[in-house]
Amino acid sequence: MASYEPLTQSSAVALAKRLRIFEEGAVLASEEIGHGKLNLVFRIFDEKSNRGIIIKQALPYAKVVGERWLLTLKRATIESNYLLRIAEYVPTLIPKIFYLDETLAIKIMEDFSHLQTYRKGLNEGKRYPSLSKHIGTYLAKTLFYTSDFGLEPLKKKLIMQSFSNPEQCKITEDLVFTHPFFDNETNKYEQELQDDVKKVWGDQSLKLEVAKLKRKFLTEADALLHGDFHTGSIFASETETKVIDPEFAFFGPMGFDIGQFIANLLLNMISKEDEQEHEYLYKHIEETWSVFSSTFTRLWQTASVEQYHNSQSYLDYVLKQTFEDAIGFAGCEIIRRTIGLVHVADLDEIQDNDRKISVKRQALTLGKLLIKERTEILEPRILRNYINETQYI
Ligand SMILES: Nc1ncnc2c1ncn2[C@@H]1O[C@H](COP(=O)(O)OP(=O)(O)O)[C@@H](O)[C@H]1O
Ligand SMILES: CSC[C@H]1O[C@H](OP(=O)(O)O)[C@H](O)[C@@H]1O
Repeated sequence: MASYEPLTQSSAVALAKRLRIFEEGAVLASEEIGHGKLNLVFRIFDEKSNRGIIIKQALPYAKVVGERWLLTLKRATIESNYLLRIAEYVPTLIPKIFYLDETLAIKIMEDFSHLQTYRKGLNEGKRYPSLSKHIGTYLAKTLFYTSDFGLEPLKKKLIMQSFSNPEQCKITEDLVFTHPFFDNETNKYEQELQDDVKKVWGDQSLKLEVAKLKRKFLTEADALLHGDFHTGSIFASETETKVIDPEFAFFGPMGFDIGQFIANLLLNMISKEDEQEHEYLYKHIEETWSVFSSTFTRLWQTASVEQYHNSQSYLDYVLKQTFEDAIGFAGCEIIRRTIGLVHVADLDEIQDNDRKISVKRQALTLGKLLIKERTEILEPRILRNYINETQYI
């Protein structure tokens, strides 16, 4: 058995040839397209037809920090297990997996390079008419079918064993729920934000609420989560939606994926000045939640294995709690993307520095409000008031 070593462009091509993925005699080319923080990603393609595959290999350290930050290679297997498991529920919304080598932490999967990440497209002002329907459906099906409502408890607990992902969870526990709320060396922010950041660190009532949300993340094994459900983990066009990169998958609180998605739409929204763009993004949030809750409700009524499924009040309680948690998690994600280790292009690439600082201040205020007032934000419509309230002139 080969021991781990990182692929190069030529060894990636050699692997594709050895596995006979392309036709005999095809002339293959390769490019490294990852530029990611944690993995190598190669596109290997037939020069004549331009048909390709993606080879993704986990690196044993975080490129974004350097070789001193070690990462588990097991995440390649977790990513593959997640995609294989949810292929039962949302086959058209994820890449097909063709091959996994656990020792080399390599996966080979379907190539989506005809699409663009949703984050990039939104930043370029593109529109995605099918996206909220696809994402609402994705979230409802993956969360329902892997929860105790969709799976017999014995089966669920067996499945949970293959999704123990403590090392990746620790990254989220630190980078989303802890470091941004303390004076930690991983935090990154502009000098102009120093006073605002100190206010975050000194806000004890905020920190109490973040601690409660972190506890949910640490302890609630509701359903199988993607675990890193931001707009850079979604490829899209006007008609297609594909979710990638579930290397943080684990059984966690149902509101977490929903919250990360909402947070990244809100980050995009506040980066834009045009009211129509805001309106468009509100609609996305509203429709995603509406598709999520109606699909979840339909599954609850038709496919539940839980004895209590006849109780409408119980369903109402589950949906209400999920939305409340999602809003709290969204607040944490917004704050960490503003002052934590890993930022988003939506804010960092605002050209005018004064505007960038002002938008980042708005992000911090918005994040704090979402966390502290999540019990009051009962539906997406109410989010509008909060955006207006936090707008800086
Ligand atoms: N299936 C795919 N098809 C096309 N490009 C992909 C695919 N998977 C990954 N990529 C490219 O590689 C980048 C990084 O991949 P990703 O899975 O997000 O890893 P990381 O966690 O290292 O960022 C993506 O943003 C995308 O540009
Ligand atoms: C050490 S980087 C951690 C950071 O990376 C992941 O982002 P991406 O999906 O862009 O690879 C994730 O959000 C983690 O918090």
